[in-house]
Amino acid sequence: MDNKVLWSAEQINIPQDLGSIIKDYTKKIIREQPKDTYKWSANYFAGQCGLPTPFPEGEEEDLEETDNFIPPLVIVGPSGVGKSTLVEKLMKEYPSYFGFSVSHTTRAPRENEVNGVHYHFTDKETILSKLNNEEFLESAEVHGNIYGTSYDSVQKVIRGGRCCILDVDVQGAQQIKRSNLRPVVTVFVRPPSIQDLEQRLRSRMTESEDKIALRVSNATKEMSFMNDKQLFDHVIINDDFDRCYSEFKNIIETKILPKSKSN
Ligand SMILES: Nc1ncnc2c1ncn2[C@@H]1O[C@H](COP(=O)(O)OP(=O)(O)OP(=O)(O)O)[C@@H](O)[C@H]1O
Repeated sequence: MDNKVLWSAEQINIPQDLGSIIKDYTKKIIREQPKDTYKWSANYFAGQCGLPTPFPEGEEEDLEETDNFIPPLVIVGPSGVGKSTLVEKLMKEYPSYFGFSVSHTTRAPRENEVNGVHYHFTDKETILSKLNNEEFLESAEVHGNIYGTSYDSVQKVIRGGRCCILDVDVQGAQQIKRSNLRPVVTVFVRPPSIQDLEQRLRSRMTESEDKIALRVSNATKEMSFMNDKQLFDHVIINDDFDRCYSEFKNIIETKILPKSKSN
């Protein structure tokens, strides 16, 4: 532990009204949602005991607080709704503004997949130890394999001066929202109706009827979260593609690009 903290801990006299301090601490930590809970708490309790702040603000360079921080874009929506089509068009229009993080996975590489490019191919033990060390922003188990996005891989994209696009499911978005990475911009893309989505999946001709049925049933579950205002900053309807793209682009230009390369 940091010497400064040990030094502070030795000098704390337990105040009389501990209950009200704990109440105040709980209220403030929920309201402020500090990025580093440990440092924030140490500062809070030192302040309560009249001790010097062990971690004064602005002492360290913090990626999220520098001018270089470009909010990642978290895009969510049922399979077949048109997320990839929207992102592809955006990346064509702004070729050097966006990037994807490289995920970790325990699944075996397929032919032509390159380690560190398509995925970081990792064994189960390593990935579990990284999960335990809270190195992942989000993770999921799919068909017996673990997949995860590390903070490090997202920060590499941010440090490269790009907006990191995270195409994830509802659970992934929930984990990202609970993580220390912020701000992020979350967009839910919804179909005009479940029937439209089914039609779109069928005309994409990439899925069997069984898979289409599964995707449609998952879509209903995913859409039950779309009005959660804590989770999604924006909900857009992919009805007419050009109209939807222009709404999507407007969100990106106003919420993401002004903080990065457009100014
Ligand atoms: N507004 C639209 N109207 C009609 N078809 C559309 C529209 N937007 C996208 N599509 C088509 O719908 C199909 C699914 O789109 P896309 O592959 O981008 O979905 P996705 O959300 O990325 O799916 P997945 O999550 O499975 O990768 C594609 O064939 C695409 O051309």
